[in-house]
Amino acid sequence: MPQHMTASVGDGFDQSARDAVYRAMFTRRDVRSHFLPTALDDEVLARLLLAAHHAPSVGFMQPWNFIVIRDAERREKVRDLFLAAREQELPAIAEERQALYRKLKLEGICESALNICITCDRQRSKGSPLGRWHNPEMDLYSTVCAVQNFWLAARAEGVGVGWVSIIEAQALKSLLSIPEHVTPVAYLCVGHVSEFAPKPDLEAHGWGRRLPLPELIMSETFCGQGEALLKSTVTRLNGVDAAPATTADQRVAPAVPQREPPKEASALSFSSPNFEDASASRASQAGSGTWPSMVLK
Ligand SMILES: Cc1cc2c(cc1C)N(C[C@H](O)[C@H](O)[C@H](O)COP(=O)(O)O)c1[nH]c(=O)[nH]c(=O)c1N2
Repeated sequence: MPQHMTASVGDGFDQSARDAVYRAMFTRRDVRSHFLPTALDDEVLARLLLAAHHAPSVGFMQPWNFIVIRDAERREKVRDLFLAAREQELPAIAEERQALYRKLKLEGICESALNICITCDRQRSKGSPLGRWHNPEMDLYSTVCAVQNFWLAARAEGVGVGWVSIIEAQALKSLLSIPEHVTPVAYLCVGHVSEFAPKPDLEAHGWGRRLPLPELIMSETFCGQGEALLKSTVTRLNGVDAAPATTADQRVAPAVPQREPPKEASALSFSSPNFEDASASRASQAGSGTWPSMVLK
């Protein structure tokens, strides 16, 4: 831990510190359009990288590396990879959404102050796969934890981050001379911004909206019913009218098992286009969460 950050004792942060943590989480945005042509101070970047480097990792493997990309020509080449990948991705998008897809701004590679590619060295703890013997992909998940630390720290510093995954990995690897056993996990556009939008870009443009959290909470087993009180509390914190626990549970919980039989259920099934129900629009009316703004008071 950097020296100026002392470890606090007791069972939690004080209220203002807690507020700050939640504020970073709830106001973090994926930034594509609002980058400023201002340089990013190395002091700030160093803090972000330190935050990333303090992420949890399987077996304390720390499989990450951080490739800092400043060169304009190289970034143009990455942008070309993005443009090519976007054309390849387009046919996989439902036809009625393709026009909207084309209009979306999905990267800020050249406009941001710099880019960072966060990679995962899959051989870093070769021979000692603590925590990875049964689940070898845990090193990739660890790297994603580093990405999230970086992203949240950036938000706290007023720095925008945009993740670009519409890039063919092998092409990116050759462009950045990444060895075969290293996986590029995240390509990030990083820099000062004119604003952090109140909502995700994809929500603002009608591409998607935040799913109602109570419908994602299960009890004991996948699709297990229950946790009425918890769901009602979540609903209340999110700014939707508080209802008696049982009513809230009846409103939201049955939607999951009725739509997908348990054997086929997966997290992805909830984002099906059929998921256009009353509770989703309730959540949408409530915006992307009222609780964060309560926290900010
Ligand atoms: C793994 C991964 C990969 C991508 C993203 C995110 C993550 C986690 N996101 C950003 C994504 O669209 C965004 O997080 C959601 O729309 C929610 O918005 P906020 O992040 O809350 O602003 C993203 N955005 C974008 O414009 N182009 C991209 O290629 C990607 N790729």
